[in-house]
Order: sequence, then C-alpha cells, then structure tokens
Amino acid sequence: MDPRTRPYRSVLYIPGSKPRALDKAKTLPVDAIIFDLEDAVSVDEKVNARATLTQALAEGDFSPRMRIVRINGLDTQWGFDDARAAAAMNCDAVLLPKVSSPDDLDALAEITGDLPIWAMMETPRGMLNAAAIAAHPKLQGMVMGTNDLAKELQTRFRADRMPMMAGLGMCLLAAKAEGLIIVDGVYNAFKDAEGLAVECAQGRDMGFDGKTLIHPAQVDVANVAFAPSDEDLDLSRRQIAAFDEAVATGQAVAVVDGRIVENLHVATARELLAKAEVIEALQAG
Ligand SMILES: CC(C)(COP(=O)(O)OP(=O)(O)OC[C@H]1O[C@@H](n2cnc3c(N)ncnc32)[C@H](O)[C@@H]1OP(=O)(O)O)[C@@H](O)C(=O)NCCC(=O)NCCSC(=O)C[C@H](O)C(=O)O
Ligand SMILES: [Mg+2]
Repeated sequence: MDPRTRPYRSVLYIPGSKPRALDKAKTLPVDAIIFDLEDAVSVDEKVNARATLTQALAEGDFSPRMRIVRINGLDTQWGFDDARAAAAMNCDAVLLPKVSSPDDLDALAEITGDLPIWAMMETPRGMLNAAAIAAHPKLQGMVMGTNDLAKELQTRFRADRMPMMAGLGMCLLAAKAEGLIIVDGVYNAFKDAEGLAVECAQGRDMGFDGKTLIHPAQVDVANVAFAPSDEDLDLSRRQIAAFDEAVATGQAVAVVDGRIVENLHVATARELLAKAEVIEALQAG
C-alpha cells in the first residue's frame, strides 16, 4: 500500500524486547506499529531487543500494518548498531528519536540508504527547526514526542495541552507544507478511555493523521476518532451533490445546512470519502 495514502489512525508502540507483545500485535487492528528499541526497552535489554526484533520481523507477518522501527539516538552507545540492524530488518521505515536538525537525518540516511525515515519531534530545537527537518528528502513522517517535549519545556500535564500548542502547531505546519504524515503523541493514562477520546478528538481537529498509542486498550478509541464518522460521510456526499447541481446551473457556490460549499470544500469532501474507502478495504482484509 502507498505509504502516503494508507491510514495512520492508530500507531502502537511495542517494546522490541517483549516477544509476547510482538506476537499480540499481529492480532490488533492497528494501522501501524512502532517497534521500539528506545525508551520502552531497559538498558540491560537493549542489545537482546535488537536481535529479538530482527527475528520477529523476519519471521512474523504483520501485514497490512506499516512497520516502523524506532532506534536509539545516534548519540547513544546503541544508536549506530541499531541503525545498521534496522537497515537490514524487514521493515518499512526507521524512526529516529529526538531529531533536532536535518543533520541528524543525514547521519542516519548515510547508514539506512533508501529506507524511508521518520522523525520523533520532541525537543525545543526540533520544534524551531521543524520546517528544515520536514524538507529532508528521505523524511516520510513525523511523530510527536509529547513526553520528552513536556520534560524539556518543564510543562505540567493539562487536559487542554495548552503548553504544547506552539510545538504541535509548528510541526503540523512543517509536515503539511511538505506533504508528510504526522502522528500525535501518546496519552499516558492508558486505562482512561474517556480522556484519550478527548485528546484524540483534539488531535484530529488540529489535523493530525492519527495517534501514537502505548497499550492495546487504546486502539479502538483512536481508530474511531481518526476515521471519518457517518455524519462526516453523509455531509460530504450531500456537499458534492449540491455543488454538482449548483455548477450545472452556472453557480460557483452551493449551500448545505446553511453553510456555503465551494470547490475547496468539495475537494475535502472527496478526500474524506476516499479515506473511508481505504479504511473499509483495509478492514475487509
Ligand atoms: C504500559 C505497559 C507496561 C502495560 O503492560 P502490561 O502490564 O503487560 O499490560 P496488560 O497486562 O494490560 O497487557 C495485556 C496484554 O496486552 C499486551 N500488551 C501490552 N502492551 C502492549 C503493546 N504496547 N503492544 C502490544 N501488546 C501489548 C500484553 O503483552 C498482554 O498480552 P497477553 O498477555 O497476550 O494478553 C505496556 O503496555 C507497555 O510496555 N507499553 C508500551 C510502552 C512504550 O512503548 N513506551 C515507549 C513509547 S512512549 C514514548 O516514548 C513516546 C515519546 O517518545 C515521547 O517522548 O512522548
Ligand atoms: Mg520520547
């Protein structure tokens, strides 16, 4: 599937060190998986996790899920070996943590060659350099690292994520300007489905393609939040029909439910319908 048209509603982190969780992933209705060698793996397990993950990806069928391997930073003792190992793994992309400038991506691309790169956006410098990072030729997607960002900014958790908004907005602008995929950060309270739903709705409304997740219990909430709803689809169909009718009578604008519909709204409506079709096809297997 074309990586740019596939859905990214639910993007689940799985510790690369946990064979049981790696196995479970094959049964979960997630759109993408981040196989983690970084923060989900303890220092003592780092080297073994690389081998466990290499084997799981070689032997396991994770399709149709997108397979992204998150390595340790290249400034750590594991980073370069992780990058070399990821380049040879049966995966679709490699994810670099704490990207602060395009130079970080150059260093990784020297090792991983043509493998698409994703960037964790989670440092203040990364936010300030978001446009230059997004313009890197090997970059396919961005993942918000809101835990690291909160640590660096010394912000406190707020349900409205007000302290995060500048960073989230800058990365969104950068990703959209370059036509990249961009996925929102995790919601740490993995047993709080209600709070997760609120944060997913906020991320969806801002324009994120989906949500990164840490536990299987979060998958359904994200899949619903980031898929077009029945109401969205009904409105899209009515907008297209009304606009076609207006054009047929020489008008450039239609009115649906008291709101104007112009060609740009019709383009959005068509995109929504196309997205729903891709999701349906994916779910049908
Ligand atoms: C949070 C957890 C440690 C909880 O684990 P556990 O206590 O094992 O949960 P459960 O007993 O409820 O698990 C039930 C079953 O589900 C499987 N499981 C659990 N988590 C996952 C998962 N992430 N993927 C796949 N499967 C999972 C268990 O194996 C159980 O299976 P079974 O026994 O067969 O029924 C744990 O969920 C966990 O480790 N989550 C991942 C944490 C993680 O990835 N952290 C790093 C990413 S977050 C981050 O770094 C973001 C960013 O960088 C930032 O800065 O913000
Ligand atoms: Mg992080």
